[in-house]
Amino acid sequence: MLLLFKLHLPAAVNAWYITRPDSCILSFAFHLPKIVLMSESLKIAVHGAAGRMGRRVVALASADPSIDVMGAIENDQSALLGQDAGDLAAVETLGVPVSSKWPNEADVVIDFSLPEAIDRCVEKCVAYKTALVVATTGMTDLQVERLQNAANTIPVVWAPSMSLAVNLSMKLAQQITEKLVNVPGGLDVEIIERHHRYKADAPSGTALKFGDMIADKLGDDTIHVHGREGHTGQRKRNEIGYHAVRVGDNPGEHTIVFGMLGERIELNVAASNRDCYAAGAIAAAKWLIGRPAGMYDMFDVLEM
Ligand SMILES: NC(=O)C1=CN([C@@H]2O[C@H](COP(=O)(O)OP(=O)(O)OC[C@H]3O[C@@H](n4cnc5c(N)ncnc54)[C@H](O)[C@@H]3O)[C@@H](O)[C@H]2O)C=CC1
Ligand SMILES: O=C(O)C1=N[C@H](C(=O)O)C[C@H](O)C1
Repeated sequence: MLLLFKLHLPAAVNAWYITRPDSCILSFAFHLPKIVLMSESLKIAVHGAAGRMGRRVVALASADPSIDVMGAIENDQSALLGQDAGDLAAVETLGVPVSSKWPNEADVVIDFSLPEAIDRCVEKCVAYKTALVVATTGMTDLQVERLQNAANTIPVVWAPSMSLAVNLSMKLAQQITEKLVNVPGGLDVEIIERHHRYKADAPSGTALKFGDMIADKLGDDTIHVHGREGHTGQRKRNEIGYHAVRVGDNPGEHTIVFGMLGERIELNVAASNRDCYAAGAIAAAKWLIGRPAGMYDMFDVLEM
């Protein structure tokens, strides 16, 4: 069987160590000065378990021998209550029924739900001192404030995209902006995002985060403009434009256009399927174990 232990040391020496003892699965997470010792696998509950993302998290997590998927939380009105989470995810039957009841013994909750569901999730995690990975987008400012308050009590990873490629692209977009902000003739930044027809929020949380990170390098007077219509007049020099395309089954694509006079750069990052997000959220859940309370993001998890 698998012995997993993680040393939470400075980034340069941080590493997972894996060995194979005879008897049981032990996961040690050392965090100086606190030491957390778990005598069984990581207990994960998925919030929004019957959704498009929830099912992929259940599928990938249940294939990981260091994880025990022990909770599959859904809306109390869901027609899928009582169904097995593994069956829904098209993997093996897990013996974990989809339920609206809170699994209070979880080590980490991974949330891919909807803004109307997030408040209860945050309250329950605080009440049971459960680490939380929040992937849901489209939250109100008040909900974000509540989440930030919760991070005073529990460790939270919050990111609009759990994808490695997207987070790396955000860093690249900041570097490009830094290099071009004072280019002769000026720089125009526009963000085009494409998602599946079922997506409920626009623009995507990822597009907004790209915009915020780029605005940090453009300057405080940056204006965020959502679409254009009618007699808009000439483009203002300090705008970032956002355009949300909703087509078919696109699992997520972002194009950042850096337009200058005479040439342009287009930074494009596209998912082929949802597993990049699910895998990132599972990595975040593992990373959170043994961390002190606080608000973290995928840059922390990915050490970028
Ligand atoms: N951060 C990231 O990497 C990513 C974030 N997302 C975000 O994750 C969210 C979910 O996306 P999808 O899975 O595509 O949506 P979805 O609509 O397929 O799934 C949402 C699920 O939440 C459930 N839900 C509703 N109310 C609930 C409640 N009170 N308690 C528990 N569950 C409840 C729904 O029944 C549904 O099954 C969206 O906000 C999306 O933007 C999606 C992909 C990647
Ligand atoms: O709803 C989706 O599908 C996605 N939503 C996230 C967002 O709003 O940024 C992340 C990803 O692009 C997929």
